[in-house]
Amino acid sequence: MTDQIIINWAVLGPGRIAETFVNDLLHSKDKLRPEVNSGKIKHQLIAVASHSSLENAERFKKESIHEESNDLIKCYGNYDEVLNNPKVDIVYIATVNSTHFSICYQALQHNKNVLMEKPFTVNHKQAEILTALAKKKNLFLMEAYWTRYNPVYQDVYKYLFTDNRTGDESSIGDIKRIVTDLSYVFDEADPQMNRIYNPALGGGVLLDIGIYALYWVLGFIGKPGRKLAFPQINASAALADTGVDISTAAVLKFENGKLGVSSCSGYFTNEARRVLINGTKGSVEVDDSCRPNEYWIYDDNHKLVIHKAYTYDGKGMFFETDHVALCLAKGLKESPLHTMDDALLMSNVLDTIREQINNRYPDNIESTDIA
Ligand SMILES: NC(=O)C1=CN([C@@H]2O[C@H](COP(=O)(O)OP(=O)(O)OC[C@H]3O[C@@H](n4cnc5c(N)ncnc54)[C@H](OP(=O)(O)O)[C@@H]3O)[C@@H](O)[C@H]2O)C=CC1
Ligand SMILES: O=C1OC[C@@H](O)[C@H](O)[C@H]1O
Repeated sequence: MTDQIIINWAVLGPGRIAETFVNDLLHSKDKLRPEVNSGKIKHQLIAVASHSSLENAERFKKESIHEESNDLIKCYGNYDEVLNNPKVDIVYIATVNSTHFSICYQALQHNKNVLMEKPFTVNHKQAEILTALAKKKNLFLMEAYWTRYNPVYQDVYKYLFTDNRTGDESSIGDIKRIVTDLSYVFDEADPQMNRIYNPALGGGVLLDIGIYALYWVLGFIGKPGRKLAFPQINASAALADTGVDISTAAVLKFENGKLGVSSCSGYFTNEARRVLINGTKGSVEVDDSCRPNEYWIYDDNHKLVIHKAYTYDGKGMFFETDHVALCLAKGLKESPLHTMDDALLMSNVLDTIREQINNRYPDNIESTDIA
């Protein structure tokens, strides 16, 4: 096949999300992956690197990846060797939050395209440095906000902004309010929750899950062609004993009376995940702000206009990986759906909220120094 797009991936940080990502990348045969199923896109994982030990990378390869895709994968006990491997087209950085800035910086310095797990960085200054570096080096850089490529998000976005509508004249009228939440139970006694509770790893629910809830607000208020001023923000949080936020709420007040009401918590179960978009001529409900499956669109009399539910094979991270492949094939340096400016706006909002709720990380985590 002449026009086949082959993408050689490397994974840095063989932890839990890397396992999900790789399995979606390589194994999902979902019908919603037409380019992969037709052979137009071929994803190959060629490197897995652990900063702790070679054994860690090898264990990941053995235990987390189906055997039939193992042949190409080389394991490394450090990140540098992967960054020096010219065969790698893009690195997926799936390490703990506190390391995002320095590892991404190194990857860009080594002229690698990067898909950076969320949160992009722990603060806005770091985000500015990375986006400037990617632009200077003409490299692709994208925050892995995977919900953006999910068909529910895409459908709702297309429906609201069809025919070049802007945020003030969507198909449900002027979007005046968006209410979002994302919550899970994060048990402090569970060792796997260390990265959530540990300030030295960039912990707290805001940067872990609050992001998903907030992205609906930032994505739908004033979009497309964002022309709204930075919102006035009022936030409040309950902090864990370690000092990181464990239950957080923020109200974002934009111009023209538009409100975003967004919360996240480590105390609750699955019910607390919905998205509600209120316009002057209708509304939208989505079942889950992180991994949505289903949405409902209502008219101004709350009469149901559209209801659609999707099921898909895997976690749904492949929507993002296939989008990245298409961007790379087109020579794009950022995703048109989730731009570097979008990541910058989010980091600015997160800084503002963190300052108000008093979740400050150790200086070395907040630093922009490169070791
Ligand atoms: N998109 C999504 O749905 C999700 C995204 N995430 C994001 O992915 C990232 C990783 O989360 P998760 O996979 O749950 O975390 P894990 O703790 O499972 O794994 C993180 C990996 O980071 C690496 N690492 C690098 N430096 C350090 C360090 N100094 N201390 C500890 N670990 C380090 C480790 O690999 P090694 O040492 O072997 O290199 C480790 O395996 C986070 O930023 C999180 O926000 C998480 C869950 C879901
Ligand atoms: O990104 C994420 O989404 C799902 C959550 O379980 C996880 O903690 C978070 O990092």
